[in-house]
Amino acid sequence: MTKLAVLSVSDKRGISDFAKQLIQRDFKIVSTGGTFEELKKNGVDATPVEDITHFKEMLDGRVKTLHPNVFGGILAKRDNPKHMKQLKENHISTIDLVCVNLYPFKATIQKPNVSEDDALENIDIGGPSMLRAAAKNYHDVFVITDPSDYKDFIEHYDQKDTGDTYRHHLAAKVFQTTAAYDALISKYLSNDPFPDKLTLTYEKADVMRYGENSHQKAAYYKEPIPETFSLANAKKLHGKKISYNNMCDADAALRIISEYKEPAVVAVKHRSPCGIGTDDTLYKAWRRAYESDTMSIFGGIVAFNRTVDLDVAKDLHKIFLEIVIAPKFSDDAYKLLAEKKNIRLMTVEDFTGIDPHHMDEVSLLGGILRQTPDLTYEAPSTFKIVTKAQPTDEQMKAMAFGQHAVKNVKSNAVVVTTGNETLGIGAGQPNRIDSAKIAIHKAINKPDYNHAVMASDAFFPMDDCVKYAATHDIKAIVEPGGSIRDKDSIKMADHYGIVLAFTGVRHFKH
Ligand SMILES: NC(=O)c1ncn([C@@H]2O[C@H](COP(=O)(O)O)[C@@H](O)[C@H]2O)c1NC=O
Repeated sequence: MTKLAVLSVSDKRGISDFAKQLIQRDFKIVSTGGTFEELKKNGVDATPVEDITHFKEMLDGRVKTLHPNVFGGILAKRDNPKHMKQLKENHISTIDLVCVNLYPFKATIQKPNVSEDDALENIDIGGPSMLRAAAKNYHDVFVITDPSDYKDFIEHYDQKDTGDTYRHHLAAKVFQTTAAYDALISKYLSNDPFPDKLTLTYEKADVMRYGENSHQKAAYYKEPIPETFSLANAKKLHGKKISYNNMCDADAALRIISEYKEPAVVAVKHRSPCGIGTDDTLYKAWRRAYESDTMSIFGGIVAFNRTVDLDVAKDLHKIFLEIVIAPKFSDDAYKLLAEKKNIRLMTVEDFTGIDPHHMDEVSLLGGILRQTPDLTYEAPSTFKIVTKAQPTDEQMKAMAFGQHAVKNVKSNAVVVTTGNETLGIGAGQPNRIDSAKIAIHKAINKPDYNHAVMASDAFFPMDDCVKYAATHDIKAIVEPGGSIRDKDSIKMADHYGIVLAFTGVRHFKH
């Protein structure tokens, strides 16, 4: 028995071949204007949709398939006598297959200087309606929206493997497609970061070998139009597949490195830095980041904000690193590092920094939290010196570097730094004094310790951190202030004659 297939596609690749295959399987083809022309050009026998609607396409194609003769034919339940009787009374034929892909809204809004009129014109109305109708009635209607499914459909059809499981799969794909399409439109039209209905959409970019641990499963999803400065736009030049944990650490490394204007290097483990260095050359910055913690960097992710040259590469070659990310690698540096099979080399060419419109999200049971990112750090000119002792220029520079570094360390975070390197990082302890002890313990035997200052991401709830630092030769401390016991910390600092500076801004990082 002849069946009816409606073909209406913007992406016309493969449509003529698919139509020919359908005709060989006793489908009669009905199609809209442009699709009809494409089929005719390729010698495919088709009927214009007007022959069904008895209505000419109008409003520049805004209305072509939106007609009861189309929607009745798609939506009627074949096992419902009332539905079938109504079709008969209205001379409507059943439609057995709908093949639609939508106006290219995404490609349109990616065009430079696209006008809103052009974007609105590329919002498909009839296409999603037909897709949704066919997917709703998937027991009776095949629905295909992805050109890569044409071949698969024919195979299923020929093998008579078109039962509910397959039809259900096609229908689910439709609602993913239309929901993602609408989510993109909604994002384009709204600039509210906290809308009443948050409709996020992502596209599967990679299936990870496993998740955070080998018994977990994971996949990586990208935004449909990813932020310029992001892992989504990174290129992997060399190395094996990237893991879930690599992605997390590489993202953390990118975020941190993006904040430095001068040549800078950051080494990351478990989303927290284990070394940050800056200097007037990348090699010197690298040495500072590396010397910060020569043990923890093992198996780490290292990000650079300048081209990695041969000098840096020679050092990197000597240690085991999971990933090196940079805007570029010089040819000789790349050649040397690519000798190592286990290292991944990635570039993010457009080092524009984090998009100010970026939003951070975390998954909770039953919801997500969304917030604006923490993109600020405080200029030293805004520090309030609250002790009798006043900082030297060198201490001011070190406190500026320290309070910048500490904001990117997992809370409770305390760091010991000079003006361009971390000497000790105390991360993620549930109490601040333990973080301070770790940071000082790691720093105390380093040659530059006598120039070091301590920085904390949040205020000291009591004077113990100041006392511990002062009795371990720290001469200046920077912290947000704001505790009801600030005066105890100030008194302790004055007692030991050291500097205490308040920034006024907390930088927790969970
Ligand atoms: N308005 C309608 O009735 C309508 N029906 C189908 N379309 C879309 O028109 C496109 C195909 O048009 P054509 O065959 O004329 O190139 C498809 O992307 C399809 O989703 C429509 N266009 C937009 O809404």
